[in-house]
Amino acid sequence: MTLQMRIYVPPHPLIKHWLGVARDAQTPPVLFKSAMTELGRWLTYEAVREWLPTIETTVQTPLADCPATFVNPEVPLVVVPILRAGLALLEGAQTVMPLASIYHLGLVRDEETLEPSCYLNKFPAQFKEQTRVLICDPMLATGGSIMAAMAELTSRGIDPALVRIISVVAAPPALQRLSVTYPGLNVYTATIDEGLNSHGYIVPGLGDAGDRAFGT
Ligand SMILES: O=P(O)(O)OC[C@H]1O[C@H](OP(=O)(O)OP(=O)(O)O)[C@H](O)[C@@H]1O
Ligand SMILES: O=c1cc[nH]c(=O)[nH]1
Ligand SMILES: [Mg+2]
Repeated sequence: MTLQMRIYVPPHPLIKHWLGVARDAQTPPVLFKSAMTELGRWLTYEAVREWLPTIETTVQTPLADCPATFVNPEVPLVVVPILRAGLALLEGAQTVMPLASIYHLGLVRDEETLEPSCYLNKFPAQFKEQTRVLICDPMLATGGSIMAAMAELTSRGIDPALVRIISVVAAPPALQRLSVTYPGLNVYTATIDEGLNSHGYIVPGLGDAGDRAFGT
């Protein structure tokens, strides 16, 4: 059986709504940040389906014994925000997965070469077996940043099949690169846009997500 990367664009009215708010160039930074938080929340809600490990047990209701399903506290859950823009999605993701550990990764693209460089990596030398990772990065453009993040994770023992990526706007070059190297991966994005302009910005996109989220 050959694995193929799965890309989900959840047909959810709240995801469409907040994407529209984020795309609008008239949206001020404070509202843009709220839109990102909401997108982080709903994309995470969609992404954790059939991914969050559960255990079956019983509880006693006030009336009787009853079967119950809980999130398995034994399986490590990790969220990786790719700084800066990924921080804006993190707040929403944390409302869905409040107990997940957060491992920050700071990447920035060179404006000329579009190559990412890493200025902060809080990953452990090795992650525990079976660790599930949710990566938050709103923009997948050339794919340089997300490929760098995946390389850092897999070199520290993370199984790509246990990784889910949430993004807001994904472009074909990034999705192509991910799918070639990580066919077991699952990507959840609010939209797939047409392509990139000559400066590596996604078109129509939403501009520079980091600058808009932090008002810089
Ligand atoms: O697919 P790529 O071509 O690598 O582009 C995507 C990256 O660009 C943005 O980060 P940026 O470098 O602007 O840093 P910032 O989040 O601090 O603004 C964005 O948040 C992604 O991480
Ligand atoms: O369109 C883009 C591409 C990369 N990073 C952004 O923030 N926006
Ligand atoms: Mg930026």
